[in-house]
Amino acid sequence: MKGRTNARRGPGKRVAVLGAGSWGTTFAKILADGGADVVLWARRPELAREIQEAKRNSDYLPGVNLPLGLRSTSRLDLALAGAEQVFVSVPSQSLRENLKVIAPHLHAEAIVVSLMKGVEKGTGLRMSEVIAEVLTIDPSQIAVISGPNLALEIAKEQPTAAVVSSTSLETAQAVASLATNRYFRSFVNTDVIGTEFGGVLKNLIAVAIGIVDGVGYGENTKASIITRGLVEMTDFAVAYGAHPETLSGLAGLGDLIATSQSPLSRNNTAGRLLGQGYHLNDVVKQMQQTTEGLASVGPVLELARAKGVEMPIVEQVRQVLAGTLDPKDIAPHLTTDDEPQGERTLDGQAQGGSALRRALKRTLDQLRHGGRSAAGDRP
Ligand SMILES: NC(=O)C1=CN([C@@H]2O[C@H](COP(=O)(O)OP(=O)(O)OC[C@H]3O[C@@H](n4cnc5c(N)ncnc54)[C@H](O)[C@@H]3O)[C@@H](O)[C@H]2O)C=CC1
Ligand SMILES: O=C(CO)COP(=O)(O)O
Repeated sequence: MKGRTNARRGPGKRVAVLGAGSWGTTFAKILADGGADVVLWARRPELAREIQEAKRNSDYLPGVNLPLGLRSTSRLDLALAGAEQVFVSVPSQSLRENLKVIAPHLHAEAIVVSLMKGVEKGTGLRMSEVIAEVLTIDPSQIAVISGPNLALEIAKEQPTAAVVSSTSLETAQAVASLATNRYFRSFVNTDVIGTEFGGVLKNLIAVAIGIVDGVGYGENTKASIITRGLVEMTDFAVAYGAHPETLSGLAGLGDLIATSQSPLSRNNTAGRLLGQGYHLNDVVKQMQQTTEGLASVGPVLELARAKGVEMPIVEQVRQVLAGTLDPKDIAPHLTTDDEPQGERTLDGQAQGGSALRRALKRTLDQLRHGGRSAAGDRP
């Protein structure tokens, strides 16, 4: 299904959003409020009917009025007919099976955009990689969107930014121009690896923050875990080819702050319940919505091991989930470490040793690029 990207811009462009959970529905609203002609696919016919007729999704977005022009259907073929951009927002572990059903209805030149923040269990693939593998489309037809994007806040039209990433800047810009309105601003970059991994990894740190919150620890513990967590995120993503700047942008630090602070975050909430002593099985039962971090811990640690990246916080999250670590013992470092460690990332992997040296290099790069980082979030 190879084809050129369609970079035509402007209002009225026909797009589809697949998955009518909290993020899919919110994103459909973002696009419709930006002027696109949006059809939202819901698995359940009764949900599609509620969105189509009452302009409400009361299960996922209580109290939110959806745009009058937003249409919804439970028929994939109708949702995809004529769609030039297709935004996918289903649980990461269900993406592959969903794509197989989507494929026959997809326009050959359609741009496919992942809104998801997980990696596939078993393969360790990022969502854009699963899309490329199953749909066999050109990477220039694939984009991902990430950032500090708690759905309910955006559905209430609170001003927010995100980053659209594609190996093709033209594609990223075409998507960003549709995913922009008075309360939502999309920036662009071409660092798909960093943008996607930022979204995956911050979920794991948000679970850790939730755990210490549930235990009753205060701001020092949380700030230490956020800061050291960002080092783990950066080391990991850079080892897989990401630009470090991306991890200090919206898709990294930005999303980490939002998700770690907010009770709206499902990852943070799941962590808090674990910290309060609930068993993982009960937490999973209680979470009505997708909690990607719980499924990503295993594959992320496998990927980290493959590159020799140390992730002490993520490792401790795994142990708490497995019931082998008491939540009150979780810390911004492995408590089994005897020797004092330097506050630095892995030499060579994070392009240049210490955190200070990287910060200096970043500042110099920004000066060289006229105040803007080459790989950072661009409007
Ligand atoms: N909710 C949020 O604030 C944000 C979520 N995301 C990401 O968006 C993705 C989707 O998350 P949400 O919309 O929040 O989840 P959700 O749990 O609210 O909704 C998931 C939707 O996918 C549908 N679905 C389709 N196939 C499915 C299957 N085989 N199994 C289960 N559900 C299936 C469900 O019916 C449901 O409508 C996740 O990767 C999440 O990390 C990203 C940014 C913000
Ligand atoms: O990705 C998100 C905010 O950017 C949503 O986080 P949760 O999946 O933890 O709710």
